[in-house]
Amino acid sequence: MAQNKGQNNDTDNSTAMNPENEFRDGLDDLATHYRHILTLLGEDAQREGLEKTPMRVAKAMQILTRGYTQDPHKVLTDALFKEDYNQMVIVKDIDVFSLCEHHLLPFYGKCHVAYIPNGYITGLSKVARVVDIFSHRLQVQERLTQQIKDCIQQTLKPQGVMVVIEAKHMCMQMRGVEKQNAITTTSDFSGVFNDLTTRQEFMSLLRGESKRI
Ligand SMILES: Nc1nc2c(ncn2[C@@H]2O[C@H](COP(=O)(O)OP(=O)(O)OP(=O)(O)O)[C@@H](O)[C@H]2O)c(=O)[nH]1
Ligand SMILES: [Zn+2]
Repeated sequence: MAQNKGQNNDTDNSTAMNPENEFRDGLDDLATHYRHILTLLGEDAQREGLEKTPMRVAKAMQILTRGYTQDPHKVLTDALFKEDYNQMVIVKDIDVFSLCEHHLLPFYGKCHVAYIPNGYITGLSKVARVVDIFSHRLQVQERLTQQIKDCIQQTLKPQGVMVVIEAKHMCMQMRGVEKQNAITTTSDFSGVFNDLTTRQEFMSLLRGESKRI
């Protein structure tokens, strides 16, 4: 992949997909590079246990970065429903798995999204799909939070959106500072969530005991 895809890049790159299967062009090249990496790490890339590893890793990395070929705006616009509901909609505890762009190690946790509609609602699963698309790109948690918020605000045009992500970063757990319990919380909001009372309503609903459902 020649282009820099680290920043906002919501273009639908589906033409880059290999029509034969679910993987993108460049898979064989990726596997070749991983074979080289195994050798550089001091392994015998030819030994039986590692023989298929380069291709497995290449496929895994294409899956973990599949968000580059998906259009989150389209996901939302495909399921817009006219509805006269003007209260808060919250989708909370959405699982997030992403890769930090500094170390290519996972960060993982929960994403909570709230919005107040403005004539239209979207399918609940679509909110989780938007989270999924942006998290399947190389990220920093702050940008991930902001991109989810911006996408929902620009596409659904609600009265406001708020996104909170709580995550653990494996680059802080497995290496480096080696802190196992540090949790990073990021948030971003727009529109009516500029009002402190609205944010407080969201935060108090987040703390609600949905575990009983
Ligand atoms: N703000 C932010 N920082 C992140 C995120 N993921 C990883 N990092 C941090 O990115 C920083 C990169 O710092 P560098 O000093 O360039 O890299 P490093 O020498 O590997 O840093 P250490 O992790 O402290 O060993 C580290 O402090 C990571 O904890 C993220 O999502 N947001
Ligand atoms: Zn990292």
